[in-house]
Amino acid sequence: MDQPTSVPASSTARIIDGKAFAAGLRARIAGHVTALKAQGVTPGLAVVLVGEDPASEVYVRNKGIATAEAGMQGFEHKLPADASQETLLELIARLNADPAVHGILVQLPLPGGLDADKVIDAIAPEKDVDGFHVQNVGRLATGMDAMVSCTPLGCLMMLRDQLGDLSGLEAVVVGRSNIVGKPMAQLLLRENCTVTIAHSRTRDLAGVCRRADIVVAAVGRPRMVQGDWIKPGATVIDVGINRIPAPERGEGRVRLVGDVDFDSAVQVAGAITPVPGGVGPMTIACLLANTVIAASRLNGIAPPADLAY
Ligand SMILES: NC(=O)C1=CN([C@@H]2O[C@H](COP(=O)(O)OP(=O)(O)OC[C@H]3O[C@@H](n4cnc5c(N)ncnc54)[C@H](OP(=O)(O)O)[C@@H]3O)[C@@H](O)[C@H]2O)C=CC1
Ligand SMILES: Nc1nc(=O)c2c([nH]1)NC[C@@H]1CN(c3ccc(C(=O)N[C@@H](CCC(=O)O)C(=O)O)cc3)C=[N+]21
Repeated sequence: MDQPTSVPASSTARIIDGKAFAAGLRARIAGHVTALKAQGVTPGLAVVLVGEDPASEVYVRNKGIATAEAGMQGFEHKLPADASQETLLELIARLNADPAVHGILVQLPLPGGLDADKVIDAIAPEKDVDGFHVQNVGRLATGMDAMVSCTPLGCLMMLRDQLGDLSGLEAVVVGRSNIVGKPMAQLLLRENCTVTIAHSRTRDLAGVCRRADIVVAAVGRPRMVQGDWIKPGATVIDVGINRIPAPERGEGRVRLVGDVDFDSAVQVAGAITPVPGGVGPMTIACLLANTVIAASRLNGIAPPADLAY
C-alpha cells in the first residue's frame, strides 16, 4: 500500500510487547503449577522487604499478585528499616529450612548498615530464585545448570523470540552490575554472541553501541542511549526503570522512562522494548518460572522443559 505523503519514508521499530509476552509465560507457568500441585507440591515464593522504599513496595506487591494468580503460595516478610543483620539472617535461615518455601527473594538494595553480600550468601543456593548467590553465578559462568537472574533471563527470552538463533551477533551490554549487566553478558555469551560489556569508564560509548546487533541498556540513567548510537535494524532491550518528574501530569507526579531515549531509538532500531511494559513484567514472570524450577528440583521432579534456558 502507498504511504501517505505526510509520513516519512523511514521505518520505525517493532515494539516488543513484554507485558503480553509475560502474560503468556505466566499462563504456561500456571499450568505447571497445577501439575506440581497434583503431585503434592505447591510452589512457594518468599519475598523479604526491609524498610519502606515506595518503588520496592510496588514491585513486592506486583510479585505477590502474580504469585497468587499463578496458583503459587506467596509469603511476604516485611522488616523495619532498622532491622539488624542478625534478624535478617535468622529469617533467611528459617526460610531455608521451611519446606513450603522454594524460592527466596530479598529485595535489593538493602537499607544502609545491612551487608547485601552476606545476606545473599546466606540464602540456600537451590532456593536462590534471583540467581545472585555466588554458587549460581559460578554455575552460570561455567556452563552448569543454575538459577539465572530474572531480569537478564527475561531479556534473553525476548531476544530469542525476536531473533531466533543469536549465534555470531554483536551484543553490547551497557552496565556491569551483578544483578543485570554481568549475568546478561554471560547469557549472551552462552548464546554464542560476541559480547562487549560497557560501563562508566568505557571510551566512545556511542561508537561501541553502534557496532551492536543487540544493545542491552542497564545503566540507571534516564534516556541516556540515543537513537544515533543504534545501528539501523538493531534490537534494543531497555532494562532501565527511572522515575522522572512529570509536571504535565500534575504537580509532584512522576513517570517511568528507560535508559534508552525511546523516541529517537524507535526511529532507527529494528525492534525495541518499551518502558513500562517491556523488561519489567518479564522479570516478574521469570521469578515465577525460577520458583517452579526450584520447587521441582527440591522435590526430585524434572523442571518443565519449556522453562529451561
Ligand atoms: N526492569 C527490571 O526488571 C529491572 C530494572 N532495573 C533497572 O536497570 C537499571 C540498572 O540497574 P543496575 O544494574 O542495578 O544498576 P547499577 O547502578 O548497579 O549499575 C549501573 C551500571 O551502569 C554503568 N554506568 C553508569 N553510568 C554510566 C555511563 N554514564 N555510561 C556508561 N555506563 C554507566 C555503571 O558503570 P560502573 O560499573 O563503571 O559504575 C554500572 O555498571 C536501573 O535503571 C534499574 O532501575 C534493575 C533491575 C531490574
Ligand atoms: N532481589 C531483587 N530482585 C529483583 O529482581 C529486583 C530487586 N531486588 N530490586 C529492584 C529491582 C527492580 N525490579 C523490577 C521488577 C519489576 C518491574 C516492573 O514490573 N515494572 C513495570 C512497571 C512497574 C511500575 O509501574 O513501577 C514495567 O516496567 O512495566 C520493575 C522493576 C526487580 N528488581
